[in-house]
Amino acid sequence: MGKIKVGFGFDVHQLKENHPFVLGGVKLEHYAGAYGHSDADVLLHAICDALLGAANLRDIGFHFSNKDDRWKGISSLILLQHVVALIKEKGFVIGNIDAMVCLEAPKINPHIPAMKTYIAEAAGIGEEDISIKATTNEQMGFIGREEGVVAYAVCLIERE
Ligand SMILES: Nc1ccn([C@@H]2O[C@H](COP(=O)(O)O)[C@@H](O)[C@H]2O)c(=O)n1
Ligand SMILES: C[C@@]1(CO)OP(=O)(O)OP(=O)(O)OC[C@H]1O
Repeated sequence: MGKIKVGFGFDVHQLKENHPFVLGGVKLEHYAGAYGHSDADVLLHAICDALLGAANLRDIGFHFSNKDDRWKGISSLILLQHVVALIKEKGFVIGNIDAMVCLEAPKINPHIPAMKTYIAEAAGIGEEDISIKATTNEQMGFIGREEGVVAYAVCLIERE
């Protein structure tokens, strides 16, 4: 069993008109937002799954069922805090996180510093260990039609 573990996470949520859009803990001003059982923060969900995967702790739906009212509308920053506590219990600390958001609009570049601040606080790591990137889908497919938003994340964790 190695000291350093890699994890990968993916998430997707529908975009619905006149719905709040929370991404990386930041409330985006947009005509539509991500729809889900929690606040549907697709970026934080991908990060949670990457961390859980690295620690071999199943996935976000296993720990936070979408049938459980405790998680209804919850801020995914709180879910991330829970996940970090779980991997700490298993003796791991986070090395770094690298994430990619696939979203046609709006541009998220101006919001990335605030997202890093929120994630760093929730995960208890430095902002220099968090990378967030974005791309459109060049107007193709469900992302291009602004029907949905996707995020991918990878992370490294290591034994304390
Ligand atoms: N929702 C998004 C999508 C993209 N960006 C930034 O724009 C750059 C160009 O995107 P393309 O998909 O046209 O290559 C991209 O590299 C990001 O820096 C963004 O901020 N928000
Ligand atoms: C976070 C949870 C729980 O509120 O709900 P959603 O916001 O729907 O998110 P998803 O990424 O589909 O899966 C995990 C869920 O169980």
